[in-house]
Amino acid sequence: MRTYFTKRYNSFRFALKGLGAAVRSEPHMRLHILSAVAVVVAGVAFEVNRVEWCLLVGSIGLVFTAEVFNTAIETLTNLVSPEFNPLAGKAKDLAAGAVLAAAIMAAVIGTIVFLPYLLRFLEPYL
Ligand SMILES: Nc1ncnc2c1ncn2[C@@H]1O[C@H](COP(=O)(O)OP(=O)(O)OP(=O)(O)O)[C@@H](O)[C@H]1O
Repeated sequence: MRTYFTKRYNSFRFALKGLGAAVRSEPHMRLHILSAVAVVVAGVAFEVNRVEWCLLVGSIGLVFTAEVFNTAIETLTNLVSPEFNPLAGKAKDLAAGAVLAAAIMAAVIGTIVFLPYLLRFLEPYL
C-alpha cells in the first residue's frame, strides 16, 4: 500500500518537473502564462460569470497542454533525429500547429467573452 502511494507521489513529482522544464526552456510557455494572467485579471475586473470563467479557464488549459505536448515532441524529435529529416520537420510542424490551433480558439473565445464587457465599459466614451 505504502509503495503504491510512494509511486503515485513520485509520478506527480515527475509531472511537476515536466511542467517546470517546459516553463524554463520554452519562451512561448512564459508568453502563455503572461496571457493567462492578463485573462484572469480581465475576468476579475469585468466580473465575468461562472460559465464564462469555465470557458476562459478551459481555453488557458488547452493552450498550456498543447504547449507542453509540443515541447515533448520537439525534445523527442531532437533526440531521435538531430540531423535534418523531412519527417522530423513534419512532426515538429504538426506539434506547433496544434499549439497555434489552440491559441486561435482561445483568442476567439476570449473575444466572444470580453467584447460585450469592453463595449459596455467604453460606451460612455464613444
Ligand atoms: N531535424 C529536423 N529536420 C527537418 N526539419 C527540422 C528539424 N528540426 C527542425 N526543423 C524545422 O525547423 C522548424 C523549427 O524547429 P525548432 O526545433 O527550432 O523548433 P522551434 O519552433 O524553433 O522551437 P523552439 O523555439 O520552441 O525551440 C521546425 O518546425 C521544422 O520545420
